[in-house]
Amino acid sequence: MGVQDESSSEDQGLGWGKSLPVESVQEIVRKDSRNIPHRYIREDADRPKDTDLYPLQLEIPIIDFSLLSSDENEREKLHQACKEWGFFQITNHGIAEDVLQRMKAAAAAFFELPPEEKKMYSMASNDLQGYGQAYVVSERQKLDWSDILFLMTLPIKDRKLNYWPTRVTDFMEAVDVYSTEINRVANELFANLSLMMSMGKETLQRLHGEMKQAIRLNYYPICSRPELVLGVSPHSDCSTMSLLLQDDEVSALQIQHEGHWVPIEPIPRALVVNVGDIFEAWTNGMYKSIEHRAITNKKKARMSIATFLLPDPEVEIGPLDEMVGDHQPRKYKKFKYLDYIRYTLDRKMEGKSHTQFMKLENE
Ligand SMILES: O=C(O)CCC(=O)C(=O)O
Ligand SMILES: [Fe+2]
Repeated sequence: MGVQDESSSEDQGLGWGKSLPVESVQEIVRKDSRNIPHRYIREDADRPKDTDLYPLQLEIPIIDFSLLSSDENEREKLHQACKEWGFFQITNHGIAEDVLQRMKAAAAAFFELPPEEKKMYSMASNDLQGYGQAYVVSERQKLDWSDILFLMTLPIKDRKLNYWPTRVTDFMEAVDVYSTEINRVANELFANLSLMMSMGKETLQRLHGEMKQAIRLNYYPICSRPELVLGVSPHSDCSTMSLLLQDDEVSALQIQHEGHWVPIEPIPRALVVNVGDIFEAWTNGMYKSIEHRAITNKKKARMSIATFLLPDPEVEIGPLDEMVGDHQPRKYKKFKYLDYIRYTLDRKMEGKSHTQFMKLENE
């Protein structure tokens, strides 16, 4: 681990955005498990309702990662999953069970720390990394029923170690090994998708410039009235691609599909992968980032671990030449990733409304 230069680590992330401080939901529940402050109670239309679920039981595609390098059909399935769903699960990704368990244990150990210790890692008023909440921009907006720890993990020079919980033995090693493995899996997915888009294997990876990786540990406490709140508001990810390690037992993640919410049932050890906004822009909308949300429940707290693959902030994003033609008019602008991330982080999450930034005026 390189010693960080204080001044440059101060600058990293500064200027990306910030979020207003809010009370920890875990603490609210610990003090009084029946208390649901007004700021968490959604307007009626936004509450999670069974009637908004897809009328049939649907399952997002499941990709056998181990077949991708040898099986054209599996690659085609991956391509179709990105086109039709924007979400899929991968099995046989080769990340050892021990690596997944270690990562989950490190996340759990962090949220189990006493409140005053967790507060040592609180987001600063001008930063996004650390313990707190994201996308809180006004005192009036509704809040998510969750606490998060957000950290830049790769490249190593982007880490702000003051937010890394040294109180949790093994935290850094667990995140290190897990992040390296996720990076391998993500690059393999990018390589296969590059091939499916008739481009050189390295193309999608190269388009990131110096690829960045961030991790978001989400902790959703139990809620005495889950029908009134949301664990995480509907949003799409402003990444190129995201990989999520979910709880093996608690079902909570839901995605938009054909105007309805489809629950994603956990498959033990599988990763849930989704297309991010930037991938949508690169492909001129052939792949779409999909709105998703998480609900809560009365019985069991849930954790999830999201990894975001991000381009270098200075990289220019826009539809790839291969994706634009006489029959495929350009739908997205050219923009600098930094401008997009700033725009996104300056507003509350509201479905895909922030993606308007990427679109050409007439779209
Ligand atoms: O907890 C989940 O299932 C979803 C988390 C998520 O969407 C995110 O962290 O961006
Ligand atoms: Fe997300």
